[in-house]
Amino acid sequence: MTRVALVQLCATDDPGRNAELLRDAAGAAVAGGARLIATPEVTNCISGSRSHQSAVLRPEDEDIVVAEARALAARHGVEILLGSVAVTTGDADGRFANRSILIDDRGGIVARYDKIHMFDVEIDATETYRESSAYRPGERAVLAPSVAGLLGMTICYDLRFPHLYRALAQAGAMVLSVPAAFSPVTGASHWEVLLRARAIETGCYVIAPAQCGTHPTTRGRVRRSYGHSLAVAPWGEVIARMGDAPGIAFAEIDLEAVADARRRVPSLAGDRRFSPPEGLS
Ligand SMILES: O=C(O)CNC(=O)[C@H](CS)NC(=O)CCC(=O)C(=O)O
Repeated sequence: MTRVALVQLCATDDPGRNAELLRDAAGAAVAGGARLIATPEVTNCISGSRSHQSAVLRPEDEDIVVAEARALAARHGVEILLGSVAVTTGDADGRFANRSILIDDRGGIVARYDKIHMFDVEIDATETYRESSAYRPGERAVLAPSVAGLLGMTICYDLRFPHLYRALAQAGAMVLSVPAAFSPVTGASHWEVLLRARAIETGCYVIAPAQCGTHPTTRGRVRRSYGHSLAVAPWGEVIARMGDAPGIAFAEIDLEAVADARRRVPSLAGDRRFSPPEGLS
């Protein structure tokens, strides 16, 4: 059994302030017995302003939240999954990477995953997002060894692309991470259902730490996030759930439950080939 802490944050657009929020949360998570601490998408900076991001974001090796997380992991002897950090890439078009980073209990970086699916959607008249204008999408799925089991790393909007999760699980993932800054509108309708579906389809644990609330920002449009961090067991039951406020939730991960769920329903190994759908022409 491994205890995981899900950190729910209301991050700001100031990386220095967010590093303090991370330090406080990590202290509470360690006091609660966590061996792996998982944080939300854009733990280092959440902003509605590309120019603000350009002013404060740094390359990964100069990011203050990455440095803080590595120091905390080494100090406390725990693994930290930074759900994501927004970092500069040096690309000519100035786009950032939305990067999930797994840090081991000595502060070393074990794995990096750049978000593949960009959130380019118009939810309604007041809420539109064009993530691909600020971020360069990744192209590789990533599995990483964690103290809780082999981890399939994903981010937020990836959640809507089930073949990614199936590929990760078929490659050996036992735990899937879905750090998020979900929209309140889509969150209310889709968040829990999609997370539970991914757990059931793959027979994996799903851990989904989220951003919440109205984010304090100095410029650009206001950002709000759905919150409701969730952890789901391989059979589909919710084992940790948060509300609208920042805080921590704990989940126990028992890899026996992965084997058990897959024994009872072996659908992960039941793929069959089929020809493409035949349409009317
Ligand atoms: O903006 C940044 O700096 C970091 N990126 C995000 O917060 C992204 C894009 S705006 N949010 C999502 O993917 C939410 C997905 C979602 O809400 C859904 O699938 O319904």
